[in-house]
Amino acid sequence: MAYASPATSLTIAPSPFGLGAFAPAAGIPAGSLLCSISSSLCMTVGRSARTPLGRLALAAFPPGRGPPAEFLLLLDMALGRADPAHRDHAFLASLPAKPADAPSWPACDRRLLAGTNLAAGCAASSAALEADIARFLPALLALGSGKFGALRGGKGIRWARACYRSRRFPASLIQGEAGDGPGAAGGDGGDEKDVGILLPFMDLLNHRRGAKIEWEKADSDDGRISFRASEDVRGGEEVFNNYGSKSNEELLMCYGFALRDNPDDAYRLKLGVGGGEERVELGVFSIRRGGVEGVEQFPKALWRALASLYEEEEEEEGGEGGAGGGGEEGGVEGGEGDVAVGIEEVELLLATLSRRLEPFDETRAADEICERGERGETQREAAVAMYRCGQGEVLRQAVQTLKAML
Ligand SMILES: C[S@@+](CC[C@H](N)C(=O)[O-])C[C@H]1O[C@@H](n2cnc3c(N)ncnc32)[C@H](O)[C@@H]1O
Repeated sequence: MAYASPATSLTIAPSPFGLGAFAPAAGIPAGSLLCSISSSLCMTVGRSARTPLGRLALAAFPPGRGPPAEFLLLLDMALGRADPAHRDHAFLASLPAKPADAPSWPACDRRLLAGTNLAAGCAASSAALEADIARFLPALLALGSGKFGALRGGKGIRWARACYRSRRFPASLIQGEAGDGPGAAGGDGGDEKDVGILLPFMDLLNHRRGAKIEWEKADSDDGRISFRASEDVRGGEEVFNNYGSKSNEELLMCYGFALRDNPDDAYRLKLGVGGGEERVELGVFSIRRGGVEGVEQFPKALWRALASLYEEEEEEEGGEGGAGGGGEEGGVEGGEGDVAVGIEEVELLLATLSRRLEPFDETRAADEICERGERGETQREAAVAMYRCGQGEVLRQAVQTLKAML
């Protein structure tokens, strides 16, 4: 492997999850270096911004109105996959032609998500990318005088985004790519601190929740990024990465798979008041599984947002009592100050979450059968059922907790 120096001679071979990395027959003791790569061989936004296409993309639009940082990397990836002379062609050409993330699923599979938050997330993510393609690609093609023809139609950019989302690592693994102030990662718009980097070879490791592996940052501009095993791996076993504590919604969105009974599951509650043009969004709040150590089921920001509704009403009504004549108050402790929780907030949240639970209760029995894969379900059907079961479970637990608070 030209890219990395696998200190422990990992073997790349088919695994149940596409390709994966496997330990040598002698096994790998905890503390061993698994693999490392020179940061000069990674794909980053900064590097993509310095290619002829990147320079053109940045120069073609007025300051502040050019492509977001991530889009520069996607353009570079799409062009590099098509061009054998591109520095990263070997890596890009080795990536899956059909990435597994849910936004890339064909319409027949996307229909499995109907009515879920993930369906809305996929639609929003695809719409945002299509808007960037429509806004920036025609000008780049016109200015490139035929040099960037491989980008025509945007198919390569859609492929690049899917691969990027399922394989990116934090830019902070490389010095100078993140955390060095505005513009460090190149690009014109967008939130650069969220922009990732690609690590050829290192991205072949699949995910196991709780896998113990350490990522070591490059200690200089051209230093090496390394992965070190923090637990023993037996001979011939698959070596796993740990993609982080992600809910099934996040896993499906970026990687296209889900975990059964995922302890990191969450329900994304988009909360707003009023309708039509009057609607005011209060925010999106993550409701977590109950009973998981160290995890708050309801974030304090949610209680604060709910309380703000009643505070406004109280002010309008001239103060004391508030909506529903006031009520007893409990407290949600910890963090930056306790949040006083009133009966009104609990009742409102209970009514909202009970409504959100109904569709998951209706399909509960079918989802549980499908999740177990007992009827020959496809992997995607089973993964969506795991996601739906998790959404229902989180909501059911939340409803129980709220009822107990009344
Ligand atoms: C970073 S890549 C890992 C390498 C990939 N298996 C390949 O063949 O190129 C992430 C992708 O691997 C697959 N994958 C990784 N971990 C998985 C898991 N625990 N269950 C199912 N699929 C997994 C998913 O398709 C995911 O989008």
